[in-house]
Amino acid sequence: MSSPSPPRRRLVGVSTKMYFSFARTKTYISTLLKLLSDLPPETLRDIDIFVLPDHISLTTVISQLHNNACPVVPILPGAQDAFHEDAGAFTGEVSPAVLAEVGCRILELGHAERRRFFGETDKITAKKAAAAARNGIIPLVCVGERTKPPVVTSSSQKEHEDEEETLDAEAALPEIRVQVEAVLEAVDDDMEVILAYEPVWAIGAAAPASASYVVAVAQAIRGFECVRRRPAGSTRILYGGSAGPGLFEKLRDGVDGLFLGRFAHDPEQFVKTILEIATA
Ligand SMILES: O=C[C@H](O)COP(=O)(O)O
Repeated sequence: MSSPSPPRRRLVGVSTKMYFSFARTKTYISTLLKLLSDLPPETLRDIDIFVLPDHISLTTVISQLHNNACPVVPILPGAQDAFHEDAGAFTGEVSPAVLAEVGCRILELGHAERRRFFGETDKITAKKAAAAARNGIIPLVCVGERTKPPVVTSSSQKEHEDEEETLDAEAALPEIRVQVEAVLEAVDDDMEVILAYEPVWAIGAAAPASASYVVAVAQAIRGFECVRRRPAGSTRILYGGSAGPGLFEKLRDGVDGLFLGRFAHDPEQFVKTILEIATA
C-alpha cells in the first residue's frame, strides 16, 4: 500500500506590477513586516509568503527582508520577469543569474500582461522557466484562458447555481494544457514549479472567477499527466485574478493559495488574506 502524499505547503503572494513608486514599495514592505511580526509566531509556520516588486526596487526589498528584526516572518522575494539567457549582449534585459546572485527566490513568468503587451509565447515562457530553475529560482508560471467560457448548468455543479454562475471548465482546459505542458517539459521534474492559474478575463476585474469554476479548473490541471508525474509537493497551484480577502475558503479544494494584485495594495488586506490562508 502506498503512503499518502505529504500535504503541499500553502502559499500566498503579491505582485506590485508597475503600480508603486520606489518609496511606496519600501513603505509597503515595512508596514507588511510590522503587521506580520505582530501576529503570534506559530500563525505563519505552515505558509510561504512571497512579494514580487519591480526590478528596480527588488534589492532594496531584499535588504528590508534580511534586516527585518523579527525573523519569524520569512518572506520570499521574487521578480516579475527575466531573460532566458544568463549573460551576454542582451541590452536592457534582466539576467536570471544576477537575480539569483542578489537573493531572488521566485521568478514570475508568462503573466497575461507579458503575453499581451510583449508578445511572450509559451515557448519563450518555457525557456525563461528553465533559466529560472537552472539558477535555483522557483519559476512561478502564469497560465489561463483568454476568453470567459460559456455558462453551463451541469448536474455536477448544480449545488452552486444559486450562488454564482457556473462556467464550462472543460472549454478552458485545452488552452491551459498547452501552456502547462510547455513549461513542465522545460523544467526537470524534481524542480519545484508554481503554477498560477489566472483566467485572463478575471485579471483587473471587479471580482474573481466563480469558485466552482476555479476549483474545477485547478483540479483538472492537477490531473494533467505532466503534473501528476512530478514528485508530490513539487507543483503548487495558485489562483490569481481579482483575488483578495474572503476568497481562499471557497477555493481550498482546488488551490494551494492565492496570487494577489490590486487587492493586496493595502497591507492590512494582504495580511488578512494571508491569515485566512494560513488558518483555513
Ligand atoms: O499578478 C496578479 C494578477 O494578475 C492579479 O491581478 P489583480 O488581482 O489586480 O486582478
